Amino acid sequence: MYALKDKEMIFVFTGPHGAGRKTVAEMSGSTLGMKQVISYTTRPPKATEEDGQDYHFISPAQFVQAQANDEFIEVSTVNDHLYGIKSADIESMFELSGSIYLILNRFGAETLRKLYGDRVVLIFIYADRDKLEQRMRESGDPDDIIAKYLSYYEDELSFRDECDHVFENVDLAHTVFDLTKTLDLYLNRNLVDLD
Ligand SMILES: Nc1nc2c(ncn2[C@@H]2O[C@H](COP(=O)(O)OP(=O)(O)O)[C@@H](O)[C@H]2O)c(=O)[nH]1
Ligand SMILES: Nc1ncnc2c1ncn2[C@@H]1O[C@H](COP(=O)(O)OP(=O)(O)O)[C@@H](O)[C@H]1O
Repeated sequence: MYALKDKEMIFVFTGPHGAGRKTVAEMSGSTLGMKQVISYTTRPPKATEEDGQDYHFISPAQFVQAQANDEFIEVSTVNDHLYGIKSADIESMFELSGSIYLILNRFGAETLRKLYGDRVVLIFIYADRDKLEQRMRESGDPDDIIAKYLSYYEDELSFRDECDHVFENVDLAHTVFDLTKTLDLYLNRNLVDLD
């Protein structure tokens, strides 16, 4: 396991699928110069996804081999596919930035909290069930996948009270504005007062 240095912080975005975790994390993360740690998965890429950008797409055999080599800090199964984060990637992202972020389901969020305690900031992003369903339909997810994701909705939502910050993502610009302000409080960027 990577040992955190001095002021290094890990931000974990969690919440129900389709809530906009990835969208808001990327917008606030890039504004604040944070780096994302990309997970490995055995899930096949969607048409719009790129290897190394959205996920590292690997075969089940490659995943099992990496697991046997003890490369993952955390592994989770979602819809029969494996997902995991490599400790070496956490280390290499910290070489580029003092703060990193990940987008994980509640099990990954719980594991990182256990491993790194209060150096992990849990950020819960959600929207109501109807909005999620509508967003998933608009992004072209098939009916059976939408039904599966919605079946996890209540379980993911119950994790909200264990998170440090909660954002209902209705209006994207407002969410990103509020989120960026919140993250900035953790980053000690020593800004000069420009007023
Ligand atoms: N615990 C854990 N969860 C992950 C990891 N990588 C991705 N996830 C989450 O697991 C779920 C994967 O579902 P998927 O159908 O691939 O959704 P997508 O990533 O939003 O397209 C999402 O909620 C991800 O945020 C990981 O390495 N560990
Ligand atoms: N506030 C919002 N209003 C409308 N659509 C949104 C909003 N935030 C995100 N979306 C859209 O919802 C879909 C799911 O967002 P995504 O960031 O992939 O969710 P998650 O990572 O939580 O699964 C995407 O098509 C995204 O463009």
